[in-house]
Amino acid sequence: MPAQELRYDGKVVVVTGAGGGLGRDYALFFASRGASVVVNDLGSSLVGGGASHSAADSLVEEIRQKGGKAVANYDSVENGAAIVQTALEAFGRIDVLINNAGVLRDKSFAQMTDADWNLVQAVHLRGAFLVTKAAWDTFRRQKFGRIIMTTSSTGLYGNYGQANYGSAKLALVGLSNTLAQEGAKYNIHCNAIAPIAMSRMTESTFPAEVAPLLSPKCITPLVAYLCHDSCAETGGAYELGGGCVTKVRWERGQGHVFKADASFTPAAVQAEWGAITDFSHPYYPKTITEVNWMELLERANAASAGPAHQGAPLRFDGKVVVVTGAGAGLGRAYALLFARLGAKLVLNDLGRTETGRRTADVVVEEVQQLGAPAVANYSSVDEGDAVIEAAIRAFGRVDVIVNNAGILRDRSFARMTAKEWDLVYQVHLLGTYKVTRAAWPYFLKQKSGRVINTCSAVGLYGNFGQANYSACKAGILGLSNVLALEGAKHNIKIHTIAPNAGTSMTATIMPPEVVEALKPDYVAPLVAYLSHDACTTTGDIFEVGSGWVAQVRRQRSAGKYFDPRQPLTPEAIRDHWSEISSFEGRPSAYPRSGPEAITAIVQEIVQRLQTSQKAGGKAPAASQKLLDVAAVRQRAYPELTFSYTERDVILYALGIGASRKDLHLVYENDLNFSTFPTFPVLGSHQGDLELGAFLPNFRPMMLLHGEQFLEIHRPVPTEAALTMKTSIVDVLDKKSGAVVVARVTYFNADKELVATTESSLFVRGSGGFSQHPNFKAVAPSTDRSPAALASNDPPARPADAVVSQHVPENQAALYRLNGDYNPLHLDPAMSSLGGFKIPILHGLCSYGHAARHIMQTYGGNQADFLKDIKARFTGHVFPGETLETHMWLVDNGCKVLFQVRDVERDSWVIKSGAVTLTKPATTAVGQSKL
Ligand SMILES: CCCCCCC[C@@H](O)CC(=O)SCCNC(=O)CCNC(=O)[C@H](O)C(C)(C)COP(=O)(O)OP(=O)(O)OC[C@H]1O[C@@H](n2cnc3c(N)ncnc32)[C@H](O)[C@@H]1OP(=O)(O)O
Repeated sequence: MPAQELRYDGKVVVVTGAGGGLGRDYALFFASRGASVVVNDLGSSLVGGGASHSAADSLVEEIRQKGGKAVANYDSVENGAAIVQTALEAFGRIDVLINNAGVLRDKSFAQMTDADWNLVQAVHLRGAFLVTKAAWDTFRRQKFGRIIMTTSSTGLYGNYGQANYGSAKLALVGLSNTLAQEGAKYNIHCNAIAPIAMSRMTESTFPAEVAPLLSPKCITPLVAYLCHDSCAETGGAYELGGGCVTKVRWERGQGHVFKADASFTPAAVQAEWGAITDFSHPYYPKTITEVNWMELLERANAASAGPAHQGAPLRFDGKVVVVTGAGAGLGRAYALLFARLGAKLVLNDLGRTETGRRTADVVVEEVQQLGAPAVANYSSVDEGDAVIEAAIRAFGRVDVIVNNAGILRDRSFARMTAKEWDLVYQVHLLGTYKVTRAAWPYFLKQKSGRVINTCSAVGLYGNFGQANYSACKAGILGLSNVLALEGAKHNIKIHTIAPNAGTSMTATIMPPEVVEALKPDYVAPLVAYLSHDACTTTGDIFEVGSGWVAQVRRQRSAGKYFDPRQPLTPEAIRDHWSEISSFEGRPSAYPRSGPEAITAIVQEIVQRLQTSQKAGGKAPAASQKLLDVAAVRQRAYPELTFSYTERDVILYALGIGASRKDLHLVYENDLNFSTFPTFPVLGSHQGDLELGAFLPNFRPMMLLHGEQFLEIHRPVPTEAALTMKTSIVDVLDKKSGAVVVARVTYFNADKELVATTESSLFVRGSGGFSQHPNFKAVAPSTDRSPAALASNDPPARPADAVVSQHVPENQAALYRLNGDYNPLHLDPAMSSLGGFKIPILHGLCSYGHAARHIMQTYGGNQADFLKDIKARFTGHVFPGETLETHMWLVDNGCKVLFQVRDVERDSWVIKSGAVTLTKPATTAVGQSKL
């Protein structure tokens, strides 16, 4: 045993969701270092259905066989007490709790159902609360406890389609912050990790060459170190994966202090926007106590209103604003300000005054006295539909929502009841979700919407006695992060504020003079500005109060990059701790979304690997999957029918750059209307080659079209139902990738051969399979068309003819409608995972462009002029670039050799191109532009 090895002898570790992925690795690791482990796994599928005990049982068996101690538990985390009970019964104690269990119900917010929301919240957030709560007393009694909360980049920064998950995941960070503060004096530490790992949840997302490096084994060492007695870290949040370990924290600008009087208006906020969002003198708050509100108020009283503040008021005429919790405090201040600025108001509150009047009615009256139309709504915010319905009934629309309703049920975590937890969740987090979800379809329809969500400094930094509130407030921010991304393209903007104001809610915890000083009126101008069309940003968070407004953002340290090809250990984490947790000396990152956050780390990992390989390092290990090439060549694929109509023929022509001037390709009534000869290549999108079934490390985003050969045996009809026969001719190991060659033959109704295609698919990251010790070497297939194999080097002379054509930005979006819906060509998140800065053009789209250039130069646009065509894709093309086809007529006019250049990046994107003509062409010389 190395002298300094971190051990866990005598410790009892509970891992929830330990049946696979990360949880499994944690369990195996802790058991291997002496701990007794409770392997909790419900056995449900990723989306939460079904149950089988086998995952937990077989892991327990594996641990025992290796000499470790483990027991299984099959309870849902929603039954947290039973999980902890298993530890106490089996081993008499619990020392470490790793909250890892999770489910996904990814949906766009527009499609998200309450069931999707509730399930994800119940498992991730309420589940973690319940298990932690059950362990807390034991931790306190024994004055030792280590807790890990599993957050995610989606929680920290947001991600499309994950409003439920992002919100629950950030709520766990809020909870972690409070538990770290409450646990400090009992030696209970709580930290949050955002892992980037290959797991059931993520395996479809990462590029193949990186995938083997994103092993849980790169996550476990940090978790192990954070859970060790010797580690003092608590209240931290880490992003890590593939050997990279970084820390995140809040960064706040100095902000701006406004004059605390009527000159503090939304227009004044607009005028000082630069100062509010300036981070040049940042501060790094850790607790809520680090702002001196009274001093700020003194500064606000002493400040002067600049001339820029006198600008025209920002009005809300015709806009319908919904304010929840509008019966008093902040909500009332917002209502009065919006009323003065011309809005129509829906004022929601379920409270009553001491005399029994509805508080919403009282404020509605006040607002009406200011001349603004207003209606009251008394629904609880967890009936969000009713709140929004009130707006639609009264005014026919909704433009702005200010989610402000809130309650407190403060209690130390030791004494907090599930009821107190649930109540705070219901009003703050569920209420914010329900009201926003109900308004979302209206926002989408009218292509505009503004949401102001209310977080709190407690949600950002945690606070003693507010585990429920800090979690839910952080969860609201997590929801905002996702909605800001999803709403952006629909002109729906979401901001979050962390206000400090003296209200009836805070009156219980603040001295009266402070409550008086922190007027809600000093928060309202920010809210109104963020709700106005003049505010063009989205997804930001601001601390506000006492006339002071400052933006807050999440900062990620440069972190430490360990070599992911070497085993990472907790000892290495310990030994590099200062580097991991330090923000000094190296540039930090400020990701604005989860995909951006992950991509930056993955790209850095890839870059470092490439650099180390150039310097003679070892390449990442190839997959150990054994590939039987002979068997793959024998694979039987079903016969398919490739049916198409004239409409498909026209769409294809438009997809490869034909215009209205090419009537013979785009107009079915043209006398010469014909199918462009390369059209049959589309048939290959009909079937599924099931590459994942036999290729090692197959990841769809890493597949690139390598080569395309097509032979035309008889004219291609303008509409037909062709029978397609598919086979795999060869699989070649190119080390950096595998090349799969697929052949498709097309037959007409008379069983005559119409066309043959041979497509080479270059699958990056799947190479190296021939190194497998049991690989059976096979000679390259002899069953290839010679024209498909020819290397087609052009003569040394300059090209005989050159045609260039600009490819419009929308070309890939149009081309995909021909049947290749690969997201690599449209979805920025996917293409970035494939390693491209923006989505790339389909190889077959460039191919079609080149074929058109050749046809029009040498073929006189006669459909029967092309016998066969072959091309190799040597570089990617971004839509919006210019393709330049260089052509050489050879073989006495019977063949055109060609290459295609990407003009903007001056690179050859197609090489080895050749077209065999059915009859000799005469030399055409010159340059033309389409
Ligand atoms: C059934 C049909 C279904 C069709 C589905 C199609 C799905 C589509 O949605 C996908 C697309 O359209 S992707 C867009 C078009 N394609 C591209 O952009 C790829 C561009 N090419 C590249 O990036 C590199 O050349 C690259 C990455 C391909 C190779 O680069 P490197 O790894 O640097 O390779 P290199 O070192 O140059 O060569 C290594 C060995 O590989 C062979 N090779 C190179 N390029 C090839 C290519 N394009 N096709 C086939 N083989 C290729 C080399 O000859 C070399 O082999 P050997 O070692 O035997 O000499």
